[in-house]
Amino acid sequence: MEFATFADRAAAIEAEPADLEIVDHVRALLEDASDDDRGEPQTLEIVARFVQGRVVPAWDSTTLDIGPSTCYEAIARAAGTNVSADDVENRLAERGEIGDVAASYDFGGQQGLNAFTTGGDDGTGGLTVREVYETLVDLAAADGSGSQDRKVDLLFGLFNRCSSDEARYLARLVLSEMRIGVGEGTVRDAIAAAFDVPVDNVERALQVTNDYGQVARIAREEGLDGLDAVDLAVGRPVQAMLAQAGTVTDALEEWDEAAVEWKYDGARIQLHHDPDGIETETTAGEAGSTRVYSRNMEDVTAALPEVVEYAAETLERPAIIDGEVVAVDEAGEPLPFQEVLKRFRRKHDVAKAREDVAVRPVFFDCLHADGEDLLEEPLADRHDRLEDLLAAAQPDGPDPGDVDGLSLLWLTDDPAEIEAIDAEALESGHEGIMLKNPDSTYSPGRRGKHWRKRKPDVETLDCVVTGAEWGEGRRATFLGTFELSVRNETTGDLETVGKVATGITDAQLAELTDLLEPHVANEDGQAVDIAPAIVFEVGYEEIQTSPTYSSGYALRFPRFLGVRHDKDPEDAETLERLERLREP
Ligand SMILES: Nc1ncnc2c1ncn2[C@@H]1O[C@H](COP(=O)(O)OP(=O)(O)OP(=O)(O)O)[C@@H](O)[C@H]1O
Repeated sequence: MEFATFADRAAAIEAEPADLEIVDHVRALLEDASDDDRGEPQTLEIVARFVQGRVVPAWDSTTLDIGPSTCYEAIARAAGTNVSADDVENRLAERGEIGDVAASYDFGGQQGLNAFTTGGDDGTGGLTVREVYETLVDLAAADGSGSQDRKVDLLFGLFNRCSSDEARYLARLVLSEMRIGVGEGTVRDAIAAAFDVPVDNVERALQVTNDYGQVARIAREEGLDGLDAVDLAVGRPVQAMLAQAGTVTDALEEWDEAAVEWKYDGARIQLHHDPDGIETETTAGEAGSTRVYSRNMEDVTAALPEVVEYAAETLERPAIIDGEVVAVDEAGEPLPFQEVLKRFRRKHDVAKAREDVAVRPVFFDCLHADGEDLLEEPLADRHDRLEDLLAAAQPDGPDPGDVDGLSLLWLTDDPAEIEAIDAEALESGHEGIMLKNPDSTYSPGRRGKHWRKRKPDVETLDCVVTGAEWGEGRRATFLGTFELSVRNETTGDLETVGKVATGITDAQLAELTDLLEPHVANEDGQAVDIAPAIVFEVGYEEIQTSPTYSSGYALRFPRFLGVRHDKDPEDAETLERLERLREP
């Protein structure tokens, strides 16, 4: 297929406002590409990607590494001796869009010459889609000293043969700014229409491969059976399943029980490992036995040697596992998220960075184990498979709940137990909890309702502390489980609304005990009354009516956020506000 034909279609798509018509244009483009591809192999794959502004599949971390200035330089050179890269940049400032700028130059001088030698019948430079693709792949591979010059040369060679419309879409493709209104769903629907296969099956194959080109070819050549037979491949990343915000109440209402895990405060990773070595088609070089990908399928292996070492020591079978990499201090305790960012994606001085901040992986899901894809298996079973994989090589065999690198998972329908898990997560320095549907499948790239991160508190309340309990065991000398009250403005009384025990670290318990002990008014066994003096800021999930507390309301899942040293009991929340907040 001539690149001019592609550019014509791209222009028509860009001018089309209606989504359905756009799908139809893309369908026609794929059909044309499919015909042309007999003469020029790969045309279908290339066009399925180009139309979305992609040169390589989404799973491939290869980048063209062409900065805007390289592109301006190449355009300037093709535009003639009296045009400089600065002129191109100035024109961009006026017109605001690189495609428009590229289309505004006349590359005719050299084009005439090319038309003579390599050109097509229509007087253009005769560029084909495949030539553009191959040149861009060469350009991506240019490395080391002189590589920027080589990139400019190669790009100049392409612009030099472009008509105005071709230049418009070449410039946009090269700078990842295609923006003609073709989203992933458009290409999915167009593949289904062009090759007469169901959209859902195309969708599944796309989730598994992250390669529109490959899926278009399979749909054309093997139809539905071919699409359904597409498997995950170790070394080809998958989009990560994502979470929605949610509450414990919702989770327990919708599912019989919830799988509860700590929410580790790090960066998402997907680990691919094959002890016999990974085979991948990526142009980015040797894959070795282990690859690590970010949430966006970027290859971050080189930045995280601890994860590679973990895989080598732990995994005896091929696997794709999903987890989080967390920064840890010398004692192995988690450090804040900002610390992991110092390591993630780092390309230089990794060994030095590792000395400053160490990282440790924790895995919570398993997509593939030993030749078997597990996307369709229930979450609880996937977690069991993960445990088998990770425990196999650990010295003393599987010790439930204590496998190095395995997330802890509790199955429960008991809100109090979930509260306790949340408290422990926070106390251990983690972000909170994740609630997952134990029966759910793994949906790559989806922010579905089967994974919920506990919703951050929308509103907080400033409540007076009116009571507490002495702790037990190692906490016997600390006050804990604080009773919270609000003001009834009509009567002037304080009315209880709940008790908070969650969200408080041991260090904070000691501080709170020092702060509250002078105000203890009365002791009755473990329970103490506290004279109104101290105000806590608390988060909560919901306000319910309740006979348990004197206000007539109860806070669901209250959590301690801090002491409002700046507030007196007279400034605390009123019963009236509580009633207002309760209304939907
Ligand atoms: N046990 C766990 N299960 C799933 N995800 C976890 C877990 N622990 C930590 N995480 C992290 O929490 C994220 C889930 O939230 P979400 O899918 O909304 O991602 P996000 O947009 O990066 O949000 P956030 O900034 O809250 O991490 C995951 O992407 C992962 O990085």
